[in-house]
Amino acid sequence: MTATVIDGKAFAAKVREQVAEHVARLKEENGITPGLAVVLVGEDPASQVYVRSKGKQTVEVGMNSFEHKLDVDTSEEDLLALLDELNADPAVHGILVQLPLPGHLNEDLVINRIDPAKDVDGFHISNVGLLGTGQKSMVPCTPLGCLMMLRDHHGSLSGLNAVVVGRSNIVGKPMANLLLRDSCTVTIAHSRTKEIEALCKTADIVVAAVGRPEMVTGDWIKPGATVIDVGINRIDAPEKGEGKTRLVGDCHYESCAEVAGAITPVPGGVGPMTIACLLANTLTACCRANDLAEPEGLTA
Ligand SMILES: NC(=O)C1=CN([C@@H]2O[C@H](COP(=O)(O)OP(=O)(O)OC[C@H]3O[C@@H](n4cnc5c(N)ncnc54)[C@H](OP(=O)(O)O)[C@@H]3O)[C@@H](O)[C@H]2O)C=CC1
Ligand SMILES: Nc1nc(=O)c2c([nH]1)NC[C@@H]1CN(c3ccc(C(=O)N[C@@H](CCC(=O)O)C(=O)O)cc3)C=[N+]21
Repeated sequence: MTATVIDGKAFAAKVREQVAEHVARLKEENGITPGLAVVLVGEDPASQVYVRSKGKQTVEVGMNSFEHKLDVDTSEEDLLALLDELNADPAVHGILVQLPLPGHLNEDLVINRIDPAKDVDGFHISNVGLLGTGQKSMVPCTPLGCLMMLRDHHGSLSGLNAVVVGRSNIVGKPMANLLLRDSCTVTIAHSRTKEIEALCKTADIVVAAVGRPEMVTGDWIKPGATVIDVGINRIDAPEKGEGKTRLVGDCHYESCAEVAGAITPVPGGVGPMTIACLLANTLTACCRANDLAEPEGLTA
């Protein structure tokens, strides 16, 4: 069997198109332009790349993009003061603080300072609690993107066995919650899980969010299962020349694709969907803030 490739790049382009149409209507009918503020502390090159591409795509769908680049040694007080300003700014509907933060800043404190209604990452404890209890919330972008692709591929997810590998607050846990809400039977695996291979082999859906290059191999996968590879790992690629690198996921693509029914590639899978969902969440936050109808099909 050779797996169907789930094209996250194309899917994300469609999501952005829907967002752009809705944004154009908001402007025309209500005179409102959604705005997204992205806060980057420090100069981590990988983060700079993401922030740049987020800013570019935000403008492309017709929204306002506000970028705040702060020194790596910015104090917690100054960062919190900026968040208070953004919380109070009616032109800002979404706020994202790029993670990870430098070590001297308390991530929980910073994230929980964001107005939950503007928390387009869905990381604020209020949003986590709302999602966990099945109430309307802001849903974390990466799991939301994975869910959209899974729903599109399977139709209903009801009764499917899902194994989520990884239990982080930003991917694994919210992913498990969303799958549970769609009536999957969900197991969360992590670094202490016993016989993880055999466990994954029972799954109709495997979501890998581990941060270990190519850890999940074809022999972990049940024939016909769907593999969602969240991992983004840059590894050395001497075959491309000295000092060159390439991106790989947490799944070994070739061996998994031989067994799986469907698989997301890296790059071009979950990553582009994450950014598209960030734009969708900003639009949703803007509609909620203005008591307007929310976009259909762009929330969980
Ligand atoms: N495509 C996208 O848009 C995004 C991609 N990512 C990528 O996804 C991956 C995961 O990110 P994130 O969730 O933030 O990572 P974290 O490092 O926060 O969490 C990794 C999880 O994987 C588990 N784990 C680590 N090693 C093993 C192992 N050998 N076997 C089983 N489980 C293991 C850890 O277990 P334990 O808890 O026991 O330590 C932990 O729960 C990374 O590659 C990251 O770059 C992240 C965000 C967005
Ligand atoms: N508050 C916060 N929210 C985040 O959502 C967040 C974050 N912090 N910190 C870092 C991680 C990582 N992340 C990615 C987004 C897009 C791609 C993406 O588009 N990747 C392209 C490839 C990009 C490349 O070539 O480097 C792809 O997979 O095709 C990857 C990773 C969001 N994150």
